[in-house]
Amino acid sequence: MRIGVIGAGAWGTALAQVAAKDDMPVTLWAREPEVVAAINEKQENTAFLPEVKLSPGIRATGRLGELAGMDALLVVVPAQHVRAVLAETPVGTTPMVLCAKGIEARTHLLVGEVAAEVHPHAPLAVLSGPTFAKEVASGLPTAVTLACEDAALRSALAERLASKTFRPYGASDVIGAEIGGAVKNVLAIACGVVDGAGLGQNARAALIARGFAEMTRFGMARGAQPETLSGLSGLGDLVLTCSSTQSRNFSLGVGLGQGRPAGALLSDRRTVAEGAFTAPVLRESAEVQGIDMPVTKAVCDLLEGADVLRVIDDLLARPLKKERV
Ligand SMILES: NC(=O)c1ccc[n+]([C@@H]2O[C@H](COP(=O)([O-])OP(=O)(O)OC[C@H]3O[C@@H](n4cnc5c(N)ncnc54)[C@H](O)[C@@H]3O)[C@@H](O)[C@H]2O)c1
Ligand SMILES: O=P(O)(O)OC[C@H](O)CO
Repeated sequence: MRIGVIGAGAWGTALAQVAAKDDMPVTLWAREPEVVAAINEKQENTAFLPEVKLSPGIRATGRLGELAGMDALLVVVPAQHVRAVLAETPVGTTPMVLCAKGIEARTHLLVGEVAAEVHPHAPLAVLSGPTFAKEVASGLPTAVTLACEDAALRSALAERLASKTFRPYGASDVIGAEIGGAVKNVLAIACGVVDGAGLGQNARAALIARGFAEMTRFGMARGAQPETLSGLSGLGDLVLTCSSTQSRNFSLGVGLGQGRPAGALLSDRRTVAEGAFTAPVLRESAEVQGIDMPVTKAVCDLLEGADVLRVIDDLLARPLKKERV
């Protein structure tokens, strides 16, 4: 199975490394000419995944046209750019594996729904889970959800990507796998705020549990299966991203919790913190459907410049309620 990877940020590069096991050939599209040059000349993505020696099987290109004729395409550009990049990519009926985590602004569509609009004849799968790119690219053990309605395609993709240290678990619930990855980024920002504001470990654990309830409410309303949400792509990734400054979303939250303005924190970075883009869309989407998402709303308030202590006070001052999803 010839694999093409669309997007050479940290995660696209790490997935190219996974697909290039045993030095199998992989074509990796990068937007930046300097990234193409660094990968082809130094076997390193110095901009987005420094200090990882890449497999000689990986060849970078700046031309999307070179992805024509692949057997599967991994789509790893940030969620807000998926539509534009896919519109320029020769896909046809080639299966696409969606690996970005987010919801498109304006349309409220998940990445898979965007991909289906742009290339309606391509079969779709979703790869998601607790996966810091650097650990994956360095060969540390990792497990992911690989969701696809077509069982034969799911097995073929899992076999192609699996290795001693990369273990895909199959699922058919594509929507559930996507929602877990998108929502956990927003909740990771909230957990970073708890850390940055010095609110303690009890508060962080409470936020993970109540955040998971929020993810479950939203996911069930969109047709996700509860077991997907409590699996690797939901709870698994939530726990990872809510616990480590390796997470860009968590780090953004730490800055917000320290009272630093969102604009400055976001303009300082070349890498993507998807939760900052997903949060307002998630809030809108939840409001339209009448789903209570107080943590998501609090993250939106902070991103819009609200005072951190006031936002925390407001969250804690809500009426007491039953513990349920
Ligand atoms: N980094 C991780 O550990 C990790 C793990 C799992 C999933 N993801 C997800 O993968 C997706 C990609 O994240 P990443 O970490 O690889 O990116 P990154 O933060 O390392 O790099 C930013 C990427 O955005 C691209 N970009 C910037 N502007 C663009 C534009 N206008 N059009 C197209 N592309 C543009 C850059 O070329 C670069 O590839 C995100 O949805 C992220 O949530 C990341
Ligand atoms: O660095 P983050 O917050 O984008 O998280 C990266 C991955 O999604 C972790 O699974």
